[in-house]
Order: sequence, then structure tokens, then C-alpha cells
Amino acid sequence: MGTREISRDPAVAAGAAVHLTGLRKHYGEVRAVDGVDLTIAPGEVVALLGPNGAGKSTTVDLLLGLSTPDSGTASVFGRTPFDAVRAGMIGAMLQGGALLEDLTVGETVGMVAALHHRPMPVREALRRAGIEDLANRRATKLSGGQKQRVRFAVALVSDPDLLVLDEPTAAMDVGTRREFWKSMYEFTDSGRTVLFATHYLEEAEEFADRVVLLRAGKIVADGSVAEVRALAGGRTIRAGVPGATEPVIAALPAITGYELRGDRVAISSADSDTTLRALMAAVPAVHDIEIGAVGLEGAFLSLTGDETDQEPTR
Ligand SMILES: Nc1ncnc2c1ncn2[C@@H]1O[C@H](COP(=O)(O)OP(=O)(O)OP(=O)(O)O)[C@@H](O)[C@H]1O
Repeated sequence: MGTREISRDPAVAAGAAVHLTGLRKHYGEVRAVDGVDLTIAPGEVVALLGPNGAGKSTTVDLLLGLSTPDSGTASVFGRTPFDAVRAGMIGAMLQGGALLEDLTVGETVGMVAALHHRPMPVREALRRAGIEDLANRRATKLSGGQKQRVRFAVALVSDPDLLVLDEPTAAMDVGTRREFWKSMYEFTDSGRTVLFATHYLEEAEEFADRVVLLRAGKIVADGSVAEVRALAGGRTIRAGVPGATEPVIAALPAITGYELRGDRVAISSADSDTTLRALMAAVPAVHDIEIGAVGLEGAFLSLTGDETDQEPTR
């Protein structure tokens, strides 16, 4: 249920923007990427989510041809990553990618443009990245967020069909982050494909068509935000429960967590119908019942097995 129909369709796979099959990369005992199969159709905007060390950056490196898999294959628009990069089909923004200190922003983006057959005008790349006014600034004089935007302009200037972004907004403040996503919309409106790795669940929720959750080098969920939420299967039940005690609540069927404060309880449940029926029988005075879906954060925690306490959020 985790994998979309799309990746099983050979026709889609043949014309896929990204096609990863049985991809593995181990570092000694560490299985950084441990059998990843992923097909991304042209035009999709996909978020790669996972806790630290889940294998996001390693997957991105394999996709860009920056490292070689132990087994499995990676192709981009039917080509090897190396050929796709050489043809200017992939623009990438990596974590902390180096900028040449002696060059200005305009020169940096211009130099990358010169490497490609059909680049967009440098000024256009700077405008889209929101750094036209920094064209004459040297890299040494830039803030962390500004450097990120220069890396974005570098990724855009080849006018690529696929953008691969590894935690693109990590150093950006809230305003810059909003501007960044606005530029991304401009890019994806023209039918381009985007794969971005992120820790920000709200960015995945707001921006991605599809969420791929990685854990210990494996895909543990793949689908729309709504589908991934549903995979976690949970709902929250909130209610007034006069006189209820901890043992009564803890004994309810299908619950995965609860918090009892005075006369109010918040329960997370894998099967809210069953839990609710039992709650009504156990606490006849139950009132003000609300049932809600688990947020993406709840799904993320339960699917990636994060150690964090999984009490229902309020
Ligand atoms: N060059 C390397 N040598 C040895 N181990 C590595 C190397 N690169 C990655 N790893 C290990 O592989 C695993 C996956 O790392 P990766 O950087 O892909 O995760 P990530 O999901 O991008 O994490 P983060 O969110 O922290 O950036 C980690 O356990 C990491 O320590």
C-alpha cells in the first residue's frame, strides 16, 4: 500500500523523470541506502522525508551520479545520472555546496551558465532566486541564506527538467523561505520535476504532491500527504470524561497513546470506532467528543519509529 501505482507501471517507468531500482549503498556496516525502488513521473514534486541518517543525502548523491551504488540502478529521463547532468537536464542544490570566493554572484552563475548548451539568461536566474540586487557581491560577503539562494540560481540556470534539492531552505529565515517556495512554484508551473529532501514537515505538506518517507535506508511510505497520513492509520479522539481514571482509559482497545488531564482526555487510536464504542461503555458521561486525523507529523513519527513520545498533540 505504500508504493504508488505509478512505480509499477512500465510505461510510466520508461518515460520517468527518475527511476531507481534496487538501489543500495553501504558504508561498512551502515546500510545508508538499502534497496530503494522509486519512480517519479515528469511534473511531480516529491518530498524526501526522514530522520537524520535515514539515507536522504546518499540517495540524492546516487541520483546525481556523485557516488556509485553497490547494486541497483539510477536513471534520469532514461539516461545515466552522469549523462543527464552533462545534458543540463538536472539542476542540483546540495547541502553546503562550495561557492568560489573570488567571484561575484553574477560571475558565479554566469560561469555555470557557460557550461550549458541552452541556459536561461543569468539575470533571469538571479531574478528567480530573488538575488538580482546581489549580482556584484562576492561570495565571502554573503549570509548563509543568501548563499543558499545563489546555489538555487546555480541550480536553475541550466533551465533543467529536474531539480534536486537537499534541504534547500535549511539556512533561510521565514520570509526568505516563503520567497524561495514562490520561485519554486514558478518553476514547477511549467511542468518541471522536483525532488527535495527536507526535515520540515510543513514544507512537505504544503508543497509536495507526494511524500516519500525513508527510514534506515528503506522507503517506509510513499504517497500523497493524505495517503501517508492514512498509512499511520491513526486518529485522535478528544472528549470530556468526568470521573474517568488512568486505568480505565489505558484499558481501551486500539489505543496507541493517551493523555488525561482533569476531566479531558486526548487519545490516539489505530481504530477510532472501536476505541470510541468502548469509551462510551466505560464512561457513560462522556461528552464533547471530537475525532481528528493524525497530522503528517504523527504519521512521520509512527512510520519512522522516532523515539519521541507519541502522545497525541493538542
Ligand atoms: N561517506 C560516508 N561514509 C560513511 N558513512 C556514511 C557516509 N555518508 C553517509 N554515511 C552514513 O550513511 C547513513 C545515511 O546518511 P545520509 O547522509 O544519507 O542521511 P540523511 O538522511 O541525509 O541524514 P541528514 O538528515 O542528517 O542529512 C548515515 O548513517 C551516515 O552516517
